[in-house]
Amino acid sequence: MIISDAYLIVTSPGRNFVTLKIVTESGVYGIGDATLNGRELSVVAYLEEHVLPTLIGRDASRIEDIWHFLYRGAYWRRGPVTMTAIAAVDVALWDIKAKLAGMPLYQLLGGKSRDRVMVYGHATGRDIEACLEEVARHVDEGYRAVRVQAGVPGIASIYGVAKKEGEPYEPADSDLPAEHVWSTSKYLNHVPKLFATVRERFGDDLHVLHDVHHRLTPIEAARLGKEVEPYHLFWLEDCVPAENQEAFGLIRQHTTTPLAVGEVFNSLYDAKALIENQWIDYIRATLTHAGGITHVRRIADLAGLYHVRTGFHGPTDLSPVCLGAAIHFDTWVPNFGIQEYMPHTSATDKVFPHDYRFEDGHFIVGEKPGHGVDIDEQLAKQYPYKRASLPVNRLEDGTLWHW
Ligand SMILES: O=C(O)[C@H](O)[C@@H](O)[C@H](O)[C@H](O)CO
Ligand SMILES: [Mg+2]
Repeated sequence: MIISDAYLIVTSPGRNFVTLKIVTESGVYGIGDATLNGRELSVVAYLEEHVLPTLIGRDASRIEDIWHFLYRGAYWRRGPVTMTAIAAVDVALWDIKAKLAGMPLYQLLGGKSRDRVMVYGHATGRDIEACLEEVARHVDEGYRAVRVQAGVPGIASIYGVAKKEGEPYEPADSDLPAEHVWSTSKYLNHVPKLFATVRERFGDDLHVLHDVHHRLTPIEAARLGKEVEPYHLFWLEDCVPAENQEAFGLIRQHTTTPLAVGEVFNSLYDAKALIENQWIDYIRATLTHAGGITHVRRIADLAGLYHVRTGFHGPTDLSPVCLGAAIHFDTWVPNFGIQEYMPHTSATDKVFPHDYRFEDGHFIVGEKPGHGVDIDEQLAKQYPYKRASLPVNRLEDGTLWHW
């Protein structure tokens, strides 16, 4: 099955997406997501200049060999741009293989481990009351698990809370990075109150999650983990930046609140110590940023040995191609935990027709051969690329901090 063409489609139906299409001589094609939010065109350049020309004439069925050709062959291993580029090729090739086999992708991975995939949605509000209304809306819509992020008194703009009430949250919201002001003490004083109110109002059965978004130091994260212990979080996410994996060892000693990390990881080596030392409970590396199905499967297998479960990143800045492939992976992977779900806009859903569906707080995988997501190239042309940047945080004294 020889690759005859490979090209990128950049489209922005409300936000930017980069999609790779690989076409074989017989006309069967596969697609992969290559979106790296806020750095989209660097992956475009990497693929167009260094990867796509090397694919033409290769046998599309040799997924493993192509993966190593791109990984070892680059000499400069790992990194988000390289691993996103490799992931796009990998997912497109798995799509082709499954289409040729006439099977939905989950069958090639090993078949169903479950009938449906539990997701968590995002409840956000400018204050606790507004946020609780959103939690209630999610519960009414059937969600079993909800991530809860509320505005903090004294912090004007904060990760996870939409600028305007009722609007979906979109972080990459300005041409050049917006600068926000962050206060750790105000945040730490507020979050336990938020979860106390959530449990009081919604009882014990709802799974609740929280994303710290890398903004604490290890000892601050330990304090937060301890203080929210009575509210039994499903997980506390990205409580510190994870370049120093040992930091999680310190946090772990202090709290039984389950810890999730990994949305910015691009390799097994970013998570090796975290997993082997059982410092975390959920690994969030995605197919799109961590080398595709071929590599994330290895991460999940290692994680399984240490009781670590998957909880894939799934914001709107990953395209439906990533989400569709992730739902196949989630349906198969034995050590599945949960899948993040932020609904895409209807314009995005139209550009990317798909066969997965949301029902009763879960995703149901589609049965079409491949990963079940396509792209309408004509429609995609109507939405030209527009630069959009993620914000940065500064402490109240002006020091640049983690956003
Ligand atoms: O848990 C999440 O979904 C994430 O933290 C995202 O909201 C990121 O901020 C975003 O993917 C950055 O591009
Ligand atoms: Mg996150």
